[in-house]
Amino acid sequence: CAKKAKTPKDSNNDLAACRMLLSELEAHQDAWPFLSPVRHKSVPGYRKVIKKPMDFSTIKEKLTNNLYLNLETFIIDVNLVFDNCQKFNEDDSEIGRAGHRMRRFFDKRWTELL
Ligand SMILES: Cn1cc(C(=O)NCCN2CCCC2)ccc1=O
Repeated sequence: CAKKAKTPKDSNNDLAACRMLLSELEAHQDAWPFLSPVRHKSVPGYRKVIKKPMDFSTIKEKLTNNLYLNLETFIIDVNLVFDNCQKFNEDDSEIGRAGHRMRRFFDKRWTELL
């Protein structure tokens, strides 16, 4: 089908949707490992293994500084948080399980937006 033209209004709606989604992620009980950047000084190996660190506070900063063009670029960064988590943590670990639960929650919420 023909692509719907993106109007400035659409991108404003995208921005509001990103802010809504992010605040829901931050409020989730399993968000605690992802709220701020991983302190690589206290997490051995993190800086070597994870090439592109990302966390919810960094995403919030980028949102505030208008660095997300649209919902898609925002979703890419959110998925980076969860992909990093899966790469560094065992599935059967506190943080690993929190990551899977948060990803499931996020996937459900943004698809409800479509
Ligand atoms: C996403 N992720 C997070 C950590 C971590 O240790 N986060 C700090 C958690 N603390 C709990 C109370 C204050 C902060 C380690 C590896 C990892 O992949």
